Amino acid sequence: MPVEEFVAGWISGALGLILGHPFDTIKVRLQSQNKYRGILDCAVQTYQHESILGFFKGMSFPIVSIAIVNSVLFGIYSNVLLVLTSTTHQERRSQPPSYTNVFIAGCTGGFVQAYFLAPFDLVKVRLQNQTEPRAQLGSLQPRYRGPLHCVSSILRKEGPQGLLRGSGTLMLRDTPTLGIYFVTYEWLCRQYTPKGQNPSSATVLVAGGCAGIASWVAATPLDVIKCRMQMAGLKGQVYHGVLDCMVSSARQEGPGVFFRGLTINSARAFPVNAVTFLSYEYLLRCW
Ligand SMILES: CN(C)C(=N)NCCC[C@H](N)C(=O)O
Repeated sequence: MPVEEFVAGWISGALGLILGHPFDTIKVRLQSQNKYRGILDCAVQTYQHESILGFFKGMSFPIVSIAIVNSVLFGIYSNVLLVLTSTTHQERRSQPPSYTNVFIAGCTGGFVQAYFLAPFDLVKVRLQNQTEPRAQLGSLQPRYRGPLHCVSSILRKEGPQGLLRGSGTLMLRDTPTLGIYFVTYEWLCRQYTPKGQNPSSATVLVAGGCAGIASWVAATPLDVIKCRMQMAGLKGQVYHGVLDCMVSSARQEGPGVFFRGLTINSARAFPVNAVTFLSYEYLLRCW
């Protein structure tokens, strides 16, 4: 089993993550709290109350987890393609796999990564939703003092299964949308690259960015539900399952609720995934 894809997936994911985290914080807050009038209002309030550090809340854990999550995604994707088509990453330029195989490999990668991602994503979302400024003497203390405190208090109050809250929705979100992600990337690369050649850096940047946007547009409705399931019982409402969350969110806030965070998700997705794919391709070519 080639390991280069796992390592390249990790490094490229970390670069994308740092670039996209401030956008991600705004998105999570817009999706799970009703106190903001829009992206700008959320950004301004975050900056005024929490300084620039507010945008980077909950980032330390994802930096660690991206090593696991992105390397699982890219590693599984590439190795499933190897099984399906008997070609390595380099050989796939001259013998491109069918889009059906790309889709199956992407869905498999998305399905497996969801289970690795679930606990890290839960901690990230809980920390990002804390809007209290950094602890000062006499000020309101946030519920969680940091990622490890968040894990230990979830374990204490909700038991080990508490760490998997929202994982079913995460799996439903990531399985098809990562198929869409890799198919879009492959399709755009092939449109702008002569047969048998490697795509240029500009092509990889644009194809990666567009793949990110396409996958996040498809993922946003379940992303909203996932965030709410992860926050259920804390600030938000309690739900009796995914369906109840969908129905009561739509009843109370209208169908537009499923597109909350779509603009910021797309704005974040382009640079994050352009950088992720560029560094991934570059690292694999170097090795
Ligand atoms: C749920 N969806 C749509 C995805 N995971 N899409 C793939 C993008 C992965 C990248 N690390 C990012 O966060 O944009």
